[in-house]
Amino acid sequence: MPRQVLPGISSVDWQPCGNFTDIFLDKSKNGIARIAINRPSKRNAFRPQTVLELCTAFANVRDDKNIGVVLFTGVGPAADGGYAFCSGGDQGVRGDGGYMDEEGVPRLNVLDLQRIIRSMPKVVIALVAGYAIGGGQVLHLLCDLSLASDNAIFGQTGPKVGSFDGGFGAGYLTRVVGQRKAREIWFLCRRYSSEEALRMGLINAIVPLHELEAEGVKWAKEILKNSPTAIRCLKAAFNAETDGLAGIQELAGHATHMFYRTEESKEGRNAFLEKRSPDYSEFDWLP
Ligand SMILES: CC(C)(COP(=O)(O)OP(=O)(O)OC[C@H]1O[C@@H](n2cnc3c(N)ncnc32)[C@H](O)[C@@H]1OP(=O)(O)O)[C@@H](O)C(=O)NCCC(=O)NCCSC(=O)c1cc(O)c2ccccc2c1O
Repeated sequence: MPRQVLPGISSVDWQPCGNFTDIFLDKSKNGIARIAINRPSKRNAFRPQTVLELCTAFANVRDDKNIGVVLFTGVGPAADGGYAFCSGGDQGVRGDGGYMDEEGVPRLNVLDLQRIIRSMPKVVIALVAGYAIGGGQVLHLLCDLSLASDNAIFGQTGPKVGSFDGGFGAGYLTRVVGQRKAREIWFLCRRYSSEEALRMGLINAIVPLHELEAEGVKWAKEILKNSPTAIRCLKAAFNAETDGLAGIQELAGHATHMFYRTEESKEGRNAFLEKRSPDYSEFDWLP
């Protein structure tokens, strides 16, 4: 029996991977991975260990050529019946300079995680059941697509709890919902229903809670029918629009990756290794 992450029947034969304490990583044979924060009693708040494990799991999936789509979610319900995608940084381990790890080192390593999700050349779909609050709301925002259950609640608490995310959390949010709404979200720290989130473009669709994972799998299967190279270049192109040189670096990296596979590029490498001048005469200067 595959382990249960969200309520509802899963059509996927998930295989557990890795040895984690704070998260689950499961993979299917048909190109889909599932990564879930497993701290439901804390509304899936992340501590440094959680983020370290999430970075490891996302890097594992990024490097697995059989996986094209990742479903990112939070285990629920908790013992008290509550649901959360993620409630942000664990305030219980927040020290003076960040969130304290087991060695007492203060960290904000969720910023590393944000960049991995954003730059990995695979599609990441957030499945939001319950709260996506604070740093959890930012994580859902950075996923390529977001599906929310009808009980989902979104919001920021930073200015209430003495924090703020002035990187993607403010800048990219503004690109998605616009200046007025982004300022409202951060300045007032209100909570928003899934209907409101859909209206402001924060999510792609609302799904009944018990169908959330199945809908995520359906979207993943549709994506997996399409060209992996086209999708990786499109993701980098969408990022390049907002991420400046770092975004262009991603897109250019994919171009170089594709160029390496051509005879033209191989001629340059071979000529060097054979200690001769390269002969590019058979390659056209196309318009
Ligand atoms: C998420 C809630 C709205 C849920 O409310 P609800 O009433 O359903 O549940 P409880 O409040 O009773 O919570 C149940 C249980 O979980 C514990 N808990 C919930 N959230 C957290 C949390 N974030 N940290 C630690 N513990 C949490 C809660 O204490 C209860 O435990 P008991 O033992 O008492 O039963 C509501 O819980 C809520 O508002 N939570 C806090 C949300 C929050 O403020 N998050 C932090 C925002 S700041 C942040 O996330 C952040 C992180 C970063 O790493 C950054 C990095 C760089 C820049 C900025 C960053 C940043 O802003």
